[in-house]
Amino acid sequence: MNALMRLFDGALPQLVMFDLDGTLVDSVPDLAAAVDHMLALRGRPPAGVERVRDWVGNGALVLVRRALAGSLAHDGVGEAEARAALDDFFEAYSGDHSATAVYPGVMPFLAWLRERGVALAVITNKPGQFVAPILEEKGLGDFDWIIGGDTLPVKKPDPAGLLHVMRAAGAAPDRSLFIGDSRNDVLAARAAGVTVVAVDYGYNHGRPVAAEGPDLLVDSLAALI
Ligand SMILES: O=C(O)COP(=O)(O)O
Ligand SMILES: [Mg+2]
Repeated sequence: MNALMRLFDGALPQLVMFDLDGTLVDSVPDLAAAVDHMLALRGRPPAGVERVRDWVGNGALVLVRRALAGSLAHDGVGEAEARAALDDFFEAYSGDHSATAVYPGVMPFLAWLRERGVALAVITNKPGQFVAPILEEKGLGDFDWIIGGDTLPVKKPDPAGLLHVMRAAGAAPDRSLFIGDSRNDVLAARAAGVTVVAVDYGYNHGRPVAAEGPDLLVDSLAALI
């Protein structure tokens, strides 16, 4: 029996829901390029990949606010300034996802689940307009549900996206799995009452995701099968 089925008493889950950034794809190089473009338009120095990595995970507006503040804390950034910066960020980010890479282990894991008829969803805080194009460009295949950061009125750590998909799939919490890379993913899964696996290679604001208490931590999705 593999690690995935061990989480479900030897059975297959009915529904597997995935985070996107830091879990399925390493998107930070393109996100950082768009952030740095937005900063350059304001005569500001680049933030760079390492800092942007720690700022991803709460959606694009918070990412841009953190970049303007130069820190995780962004209370001092004004609303109008942030909205204008978000427009510039969106324009830069829409054009190019060429540096975004699928993590090793993702393709075989998705293929394995699809062969067995497991329902699949992506639930990300990334704005919805970018999600389907990136899934398609990177050859990640069809997902039964895609929830972006602006699809519903709330985003992760709120469990609404997970609950919405579970209802649509007719999947009970004890037959559903969420896989993510950050605190928001673990919190959303816990609030939805579903098992949560964390990947240790993603983004968690500079902290090890193991500290967030997932049910299982893996270094590749291939380790689950
Ligand atoms: O855009 C973000 O904040 C990242 O989103 P995700 O990790 O929920 O995919
Ligand atoms: Mg993530």
